[in-house]
Amino acid sequence: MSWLPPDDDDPYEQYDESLIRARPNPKANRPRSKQRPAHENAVVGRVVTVDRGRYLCLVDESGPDEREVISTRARELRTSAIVTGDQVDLVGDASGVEGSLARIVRIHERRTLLRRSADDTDAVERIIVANADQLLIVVAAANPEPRPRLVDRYLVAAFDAGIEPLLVMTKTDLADPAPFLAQFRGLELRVVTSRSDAPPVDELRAMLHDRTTVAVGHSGVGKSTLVNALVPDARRATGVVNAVTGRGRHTSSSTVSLRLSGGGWIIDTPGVRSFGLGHVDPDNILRSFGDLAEIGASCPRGCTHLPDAPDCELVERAAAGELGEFGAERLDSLQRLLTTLMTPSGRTGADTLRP
Ligand SMILES: Nc1nc2c(ncn2[C@@H]2O[C@H](COP(=O)(O)OP(=O)(O)OP(=O)(O)O)[C@@H](O)[C@H]2O)c(=O)[nH]1
Ligand SMILES: [Zn+2]
Repeated sequence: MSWLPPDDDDPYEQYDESLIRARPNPKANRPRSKQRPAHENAVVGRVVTVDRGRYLCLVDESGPDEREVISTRARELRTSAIVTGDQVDLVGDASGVEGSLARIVRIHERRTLLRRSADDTDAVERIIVANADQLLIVVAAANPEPRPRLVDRYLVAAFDAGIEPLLVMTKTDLADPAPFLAQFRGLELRVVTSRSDAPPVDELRAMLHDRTTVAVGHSGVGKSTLVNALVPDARRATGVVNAVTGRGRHTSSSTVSLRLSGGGWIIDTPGVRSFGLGHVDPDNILRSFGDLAEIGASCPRGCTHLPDAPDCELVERAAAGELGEFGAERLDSLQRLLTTLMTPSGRTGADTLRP
């Protein structure tokens, strides 16, 4: 396969990094250059897969000229993360014919950004997926045993990303999901139960219809089983990765986009091995605990909500048994996350989510 050399008369090539400044809002971190070439003939694509500096983009999605276009990125974007789910402007050969190579010259403003850090000690964020609408959190009723604090972490990540969480509990043939799920009753959290001999395909398809959903889950929870039930031709769909790598596997790719037949996307994250929250603003942790956030809002200013916090509404109400059946556990989970993320010595990363 021949990659096109950079365009010598491309005005972009003359730009250097000093012309690019980061925007202060981290949720919209698209770099801006002061002078931007118009690239009027650019076409818009959705980044479907990223692999070693090559981007597979879907152009004219669902239109008459829909095509997969392999792209590189313009030089001035070399320090910007371009991730699965990004909407990008493409120039160069965007025909999608074999051997062609387009070039990404712009990243559109992102609606949402799912991020992680390597672990809780690491404030450096890595973007996993852009523009997702939903986070599909997969946990098993048993084997492996569900851990409420892992779910809390996923919920913090979803809140931080600005995307809606959706909890799917698999393997309900092995254990009753009700006791575990009861802990999350106080949250505005949609919950679906599943078992592989009767997967809730219709219910989930309706929730996923026309939306972009990122699936996350600890290894062995049955995420692949579920995704395969939703996208029966998933095997074929992952073939798009092979088109980029030219190899028969996608080990280096951390995300895979799968298309739902009725419209919508599932983005699987098999390569995401950890889900550190080191980049998350501790103030956002309480906000992700929807059942506790309102009460915590009437705490004294600067309240840490930790067991020794003076006049903490949450601590006092929990002690008085006023936070409901699972109030103490919920507060404990909140406090553990706050402790891990706020105190440098507590940032051991031991609680890091490793799907
Ligand atoms: N009993 C039972 N077993 C299930 C169910 N769903 C999946 N399994 C089994 O659980 C095991 C793990 O399922 P996978 O779908 O591979 O799990 P995964 O989450 O994709 O795991 P990784 O591939 O490691 O990421 C397999 O042996 C499945 O057959 C279920 O609802 N009930
Ligand atoms: Zn408090």
